[in-house]
Amino acid sequence: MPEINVEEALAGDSANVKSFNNSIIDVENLNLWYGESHALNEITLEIPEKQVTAIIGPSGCGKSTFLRTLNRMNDRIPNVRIEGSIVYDGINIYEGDIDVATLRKEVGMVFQKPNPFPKSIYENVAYGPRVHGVNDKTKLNEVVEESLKNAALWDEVKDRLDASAVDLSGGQQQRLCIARALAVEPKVLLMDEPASALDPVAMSKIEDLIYELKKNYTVVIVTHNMQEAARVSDYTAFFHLGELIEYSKTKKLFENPDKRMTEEYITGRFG
Ligand SMILES: Nc1ncnc2c1ncn2[C@@H]1O[C@H](COP(=O)(O)OP(=O)(O)OP(=O)(O)O)[C@@H](O)[C@H]1O
Repeated sequence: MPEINVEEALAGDSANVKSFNNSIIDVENLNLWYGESHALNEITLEIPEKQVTAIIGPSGCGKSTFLRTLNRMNDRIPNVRIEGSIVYDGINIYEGDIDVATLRKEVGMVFQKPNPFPKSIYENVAYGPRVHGVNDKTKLNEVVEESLKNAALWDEVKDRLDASAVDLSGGQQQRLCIARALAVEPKVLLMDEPASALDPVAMSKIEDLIYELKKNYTVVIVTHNMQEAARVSDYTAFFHLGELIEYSKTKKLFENPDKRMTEEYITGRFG
């Protein structure tokens, strides 16, 4: 296995990413341990605003762990220790008194398996705004309609908003979960393999949707599927064994990677 040198991986080519004028999240020297196990090692990268950034890498390399650090979802896991900084909107989210509920409102998350509440379609989307104090019925109706439209689901459900969310197809449930995340007006959407549990048609709808979402939102997506990363993302970060090996424009990373390890991974020689 070639030796990993992150400095080298990120140096030397203009298509490699060092910093953005428009970064919305700046991660610096991030380390994460589960007990004694060092799962993320000195990760430094910037996430550009209103772009899609894909995180790829073999199973267990830390993709989901990294994604969860961006809105402090790892807080819920016992024995996690984090060092380094993640600056969102000018504030280090690991320092001082951060209101985690507000952070997660702005940096929302969509999981691999659609997880709608066992409630109506309407209630699923209205839930978040209600929690954040929106009670006016007209306003809630507007938010529900707008969010379902933005998640490309409105036309399929507008005549049955009172129907149970769990009776929707898997792909519709996932778009409902995206609508639910959008309803609280996030700036960033974290997506952990959002299409991997879906059939190819539903997957393609989610991919089209991600492309639309970046007009208004920043998207960070974890995926096992390299074709998907190549189709939907502007930038791609390749992780291996908890290290960031290469971070570039997606086209560059897939067509002309700097690191041999990246090339071996994207050509299917390991992983
Ligand atoms: N809650 C946890 N407690 C202890 N170790 C964990 C926990 N979650 C993940 N790990 C370990 O951290 C490492 C990174 O896991 P993570 O799930 O982030 O990888 P991944 O790249 O997302 O993997 P996959 O593609 O299989 O989902 C792995 O070694 C994993 O076993």
